[in-house]
Amino acid sequence: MPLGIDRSHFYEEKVKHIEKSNRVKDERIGSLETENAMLYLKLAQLRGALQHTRQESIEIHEQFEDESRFRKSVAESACKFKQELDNIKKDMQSVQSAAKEIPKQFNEQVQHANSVVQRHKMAFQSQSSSLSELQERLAHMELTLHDELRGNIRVHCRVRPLMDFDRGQEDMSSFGRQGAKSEVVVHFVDDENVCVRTTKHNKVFEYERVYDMTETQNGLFDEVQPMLTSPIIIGYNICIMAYGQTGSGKTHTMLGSHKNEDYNPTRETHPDEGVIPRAARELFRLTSEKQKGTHTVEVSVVEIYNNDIRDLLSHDPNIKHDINTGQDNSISLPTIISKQVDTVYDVMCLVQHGLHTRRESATMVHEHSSRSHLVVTLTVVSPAPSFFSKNSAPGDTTPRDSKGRSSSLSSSGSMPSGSMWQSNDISTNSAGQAVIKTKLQLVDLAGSECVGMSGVKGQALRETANINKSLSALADVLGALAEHRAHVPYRNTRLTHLLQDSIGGDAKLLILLCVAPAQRYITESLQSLGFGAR
Ligand SMILES: Nc1ncnc2c1ncn2[C@@H]1O[C@H](COP(=O)(O)OP(=O)(O)OP(=O)(O)O)[C@@H](O)[C@H]1O
Repeated sequence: MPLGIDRSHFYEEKVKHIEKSNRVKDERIGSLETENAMLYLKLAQLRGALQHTRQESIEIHEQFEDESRFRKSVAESACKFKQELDNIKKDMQSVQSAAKEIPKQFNEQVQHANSVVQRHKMAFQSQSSSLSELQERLAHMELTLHDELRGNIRVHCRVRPLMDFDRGQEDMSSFGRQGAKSEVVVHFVDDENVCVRTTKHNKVFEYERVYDMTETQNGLFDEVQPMLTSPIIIGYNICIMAYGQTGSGKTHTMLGSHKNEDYNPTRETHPDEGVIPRAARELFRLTSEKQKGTHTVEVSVVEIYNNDIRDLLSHDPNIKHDINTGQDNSISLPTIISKQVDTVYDVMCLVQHGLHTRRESATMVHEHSSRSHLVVTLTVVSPAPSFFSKNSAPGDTTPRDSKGRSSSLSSSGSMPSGSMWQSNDISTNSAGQAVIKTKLQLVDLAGSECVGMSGVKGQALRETANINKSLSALADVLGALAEHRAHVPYRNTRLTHLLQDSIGGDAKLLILLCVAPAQRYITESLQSLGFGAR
């Protein structure tokens, strides 16, 4: 710079420039300081963040360690479980193989148990069959003893109550009074004696049992039942018959009180029912105690009218039937209908059917007087004891001895002595097995009135004559049996012939004498009581 030139301006300019530059620098310094402060702030933030991250890292690390520990324990547990699972699998395999054995072992045990049961069953069966054989033998011995003491024919007497029709034409005021025709002259004395007392008569009759006027149907059957039960179990034929004059109570005793055509069988037991339904009930009770299917019962219903046998179950009852006598003296009616029955109701329906057909005709005595003998036969078909099968081949026609006993059986020595089957019908059933047929014959006889008293003529007279003839033949047969005569005139009438094997031989007969108590029947009552006393 030339001397003398004012340098102050220059310096001023320079100062200005420097000041400006300083200001710029200051500004720069300010901005840098701001920036620095910002950076400090940022740094502080970053330090904070770092601190936080470190903290998090520590926590994560701790979590990681926890997790690792947990995983380790889980792995250990898994390992333990796996081991247990393996053990369980092994156990299961052994259980499975044992389970496979169980049905086999169970079957073996069942088979063993079955064979034990079977053995016990057979032992029980043989014991019960020997027990029932023993019981039958005992019953047989008791019966034999009883028979030896009492014989095969028993007579019971029933005196019926005075009935309204006993009054006849009398005034109501004199009904039953002393001296009147309706006066009671037949008196119950005690259980075994009955007496007829009038001005002319004073006679006592003794029977095995006497029933008074108040005796119920039930009470009467209680007395009848024992002599039915034992014989039928052990195979004796039985006959129960009601005998007495017209209107004396035969039908009441045998069936119950009702007019025949009104007889209405019911499934219920009726207190009024008579011997036929009660005996049938007893028979079914006895057969139901036997092994199922071994015993069957058949029923037939016939009447003997004017000495002809009419099948009351047939569609044509007018056909006459012949009696067949077997080589063993067994009696059968091969052409009549015999129906298998299972209940008392079945029996009574068939009896009712028969009753509708039964001939009745009115007499002066009693408007429902039966003019024929009614015979209801219940046949029990049962297996023959083993000794029959061994000694008697099916269809065996070996002749029988005079007692109706098969000679092969009686000489073999294997049949129990005094056996009860000799008079029974031994035959073979459809399966070829030997069977025994035991008969229970229940008979409602026709009225035994005198011809003169009944005031009958013509056809009715013939009926009455036939009735009286057959009843007198019955008296002859019973007389011959009671006196053990060699010849018994069974064949004199169809009634006695038909009943031959259930009243003669070893068969058991019960006569129920029915007596009307009024004086007007005294002749008939004395005749009936005399019949029973024979
Ligand atoms: N013990 C009794 N108790 C009550 N009533 C009786 C008794 N016996 C008989 N009777 C009655 O007497 C009447 C005649 O009896 P039932 O018909 O039984 O005589 P029956 O002897 O059978 O006569 P028939 O020979 O004419 O047939 C009937 O009405 C019956 O109900």
